[in-house]
Amino acid sequence: MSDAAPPRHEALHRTASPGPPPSGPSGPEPLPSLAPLLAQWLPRQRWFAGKGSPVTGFTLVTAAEILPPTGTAPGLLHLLVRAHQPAAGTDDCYQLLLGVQDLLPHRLAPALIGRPDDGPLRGRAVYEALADPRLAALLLERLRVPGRLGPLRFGREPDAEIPTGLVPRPLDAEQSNSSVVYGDTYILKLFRRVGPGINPDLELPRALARSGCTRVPAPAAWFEADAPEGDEPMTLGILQPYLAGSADGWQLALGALAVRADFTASARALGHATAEVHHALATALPTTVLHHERLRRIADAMHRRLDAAAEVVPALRPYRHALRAAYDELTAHQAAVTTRRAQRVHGDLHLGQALRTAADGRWSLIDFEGEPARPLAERRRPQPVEQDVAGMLRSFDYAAAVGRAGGTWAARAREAFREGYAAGRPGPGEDPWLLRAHETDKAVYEVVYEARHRPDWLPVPLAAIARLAARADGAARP
Ligand SMILES: Nc1ncnc2c1ncn2[C@@H]1O[C@H](COP(=O)(O)OP(=O)(O)O)[C@@H](O)[C@H]1O
Ligand SMILES: O=P(O)(O)O[C@H]1O[C@H](CO)[C@@H](O[C@H]2O[C@H](CO)[C@@H](O)[C@H](O)[C@H]2O)[C@H](O)[C@H]1O
Repeated sequence: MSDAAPPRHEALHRTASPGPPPSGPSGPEPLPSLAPLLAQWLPRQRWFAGKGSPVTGFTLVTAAEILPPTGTAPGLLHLLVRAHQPAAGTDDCYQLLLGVQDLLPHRLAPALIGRPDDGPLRGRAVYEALADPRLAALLLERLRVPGRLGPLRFGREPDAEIPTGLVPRPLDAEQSNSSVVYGDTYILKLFRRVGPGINPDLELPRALARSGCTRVPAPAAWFEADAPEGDEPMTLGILQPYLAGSADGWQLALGALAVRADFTASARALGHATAEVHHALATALPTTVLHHERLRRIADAMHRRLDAAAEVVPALRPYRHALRAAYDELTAHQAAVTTRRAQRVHGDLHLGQALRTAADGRWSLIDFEGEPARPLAERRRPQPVEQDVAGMLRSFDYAAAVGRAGGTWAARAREAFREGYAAGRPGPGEDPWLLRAHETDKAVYEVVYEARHRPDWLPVPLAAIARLAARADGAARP
């Protein structure tokens, strides 16, 4: 496969470089024949971040075609498109991988996006390429070869062994992105909403792997796109070893709850693994002093997130005043807190982000993207480690609530996790003020997350909010 191969599909010829400025439905439209189909299809995708406001138009950002080596079959169309949602004030950029065929085999029918009414693809079936094993295999083949393809750049670790012929299988999971498993050997994660700057899900695992930390699957290959207007490249996909036979911490905790089995040993081991990852991150990447000004900014941001959340979920409003105390305590106790350092953290740590392999019972952490709703610059900033510890502690509370276990189970699991963490990273231990502020901040985030995605689950974080607020009312101690 040659580098910088020109796209073959006529639909792409005009628009292979950064597109024109955003346009509405009546403005210039680089993919006129596809746009109406995409406007219907995109909002139905689990990974589409702009649900609730209509897509009025698209601008093509980049286009490329990954061709088969023989050139006899159609290639995989790779598009980055900006979806205009004026009602939401957003123009987010999405990664699309499309196949085009005249006659779509029956097994690919669920992947159909539609058949354009006009234009160069008129009457042809346009479909989600990841569902087509031939096209998914083409993507893996392309990842094996470092180099350029138009606006795309492919990179790989020189020592990584990526065999040919691995059979692809799209992952059938509720995901913020899309993943394909290749022969139970590798998993390729394709980011859907993308922007300029390296994604921490590539940056951190790569730094960890290079520092010798084995708690995180090491990226073997990746690809990115040039961003328009001199911005940093956009990370598009990461290939990493697939931990076959593993189960995530959420499944394991609920499984243990269902049969009333002990989970403290697992929670302790998970705490230890988290501490190891934190230690490796602090060694591999820069840390900063958690000085007074930084602490004030952290507290201010928490106040702002609380205000924004209370706008979205009115049930939060009665607790707002009491919750603020947790954030104010941070600055009130700054003399103690500012002896700490901030470092790179996972950023969205919960039980679902921890995988335990059946063979050796070892925990690994995955998905270092951080909370996708936060701006990339913020996700890449050093933070107190208490952010991650708080995330996992909240997760034990969730598991207890969903598994109908009551507070004692959660308290024991939380305690065990903290013991394991302390054993894995000897030192001053977690700061109680930071921990409480971060736990409150996380519960506020979860209230909004559940209100938007799983309203039936809203009582879970709301119960935590009520408890955290009562603690703040009752005493100034965390
Ligand atoms: N290295 C891996 N080995 C095995 N399974 C994995 C691996 N990475 C991810 N998974 C599975 O894929 C799911 C989605 O991965 P994740 O990185 O969390 O994607 P997203 O950010 O889209 O939610 C995980 O919940 C896990 O079940
Ligand atoms: O999809 P992501 O892994 O990026 O995370 C989002 O979805 C999570 C739910 O899948 C959500 O986590 C919340 O629910 C979990 C149980 O399903 C629980 O273990 C977590 O503690 C709780 O925060 C996460 O917040 C959200 O960012």
